[in-house]
Amino acid sequence: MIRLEGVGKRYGRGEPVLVDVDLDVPAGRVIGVLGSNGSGKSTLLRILAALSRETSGTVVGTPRVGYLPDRFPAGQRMSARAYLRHMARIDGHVDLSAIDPLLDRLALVGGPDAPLRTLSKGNAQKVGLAQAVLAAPDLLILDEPWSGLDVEAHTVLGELVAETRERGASVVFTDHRAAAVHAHADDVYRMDAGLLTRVETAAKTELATRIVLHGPGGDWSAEPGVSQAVTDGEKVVLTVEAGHTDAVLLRALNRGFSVREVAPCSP
Ligand SMILES: Nc1ncnc2c1ncn2[C@@H]1O[C@H](COP(=O)(O)OP(=O)(O)OP(=O)(O)O)[C@@H](O)[C@H]1O
Repeated sequence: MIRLEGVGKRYGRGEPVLVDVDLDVPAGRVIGVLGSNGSGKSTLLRILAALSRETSGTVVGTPRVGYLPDRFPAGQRMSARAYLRHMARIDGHVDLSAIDPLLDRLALVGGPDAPLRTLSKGNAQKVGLAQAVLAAPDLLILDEPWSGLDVEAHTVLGELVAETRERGASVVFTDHRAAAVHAHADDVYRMDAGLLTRVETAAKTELATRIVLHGPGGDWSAEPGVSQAVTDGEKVVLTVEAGHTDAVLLRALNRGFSVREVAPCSP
């Protein structure tokens, strides 16, 4: 999909912000990048989105990108719907009839007619998220997407990430909370003062999820990411490997199950 090889970045004559970064983003994979403020995460994402140019090293691949910046610029007078239609026409790939249902799903306060400049930070971010996913990009890049969103939108965001992976596209997102990154990412990296290192997946296997479903039963043991499945009539209890929770929940909901419980557990 896209690969960074020995990428370095400095702004002007300043100190290096990225140092010799190697990152492979395969198709159908969700990559989470942890790191503290100022460590270089947003710079890394802007280079992946081709919005900033590396100072050294190589970027291989030019996927079609959907990008949610850390601060969505929402000063405009136009409505959320008008903005998204405008951006969709520029992009050329967007099904315009998908705009209102997505804003509805994200529970945009004020609805599609809300002028952008009246929106709160979280609601503006929902519009930015909608813009990023509407074009069904090959690579969805999300800068701190969970921050500022309400709990209901957190669930929808998790579903959107899972849906993106399910259709074979990739996601790269940042967050400063380890639990959030481990819960949603297949591969976890840490950015520290411009150095990107892979976080061992051993830590990840400690974070399985127990999901209790109610619905039409069936055999869940062969589902991707499901390490254990116990069916008792209409009750199904799953142990799901970290990084697969959203995809399994999405499949369950699509198959008519209701979700009764989601909790961390040992694998
Ligand atoms: N356009 C720019 N010009 C000059 N310096 C910049 C620019 N953008 C970022 N920097 C600097 O690069 C460093 C890394 O910034 P970056 O935004 O990539 O970090 P971050 O990890 O995303 O931080 P945060 O979590 O606070 O958003 C910071 O020291 C920042 O001041």
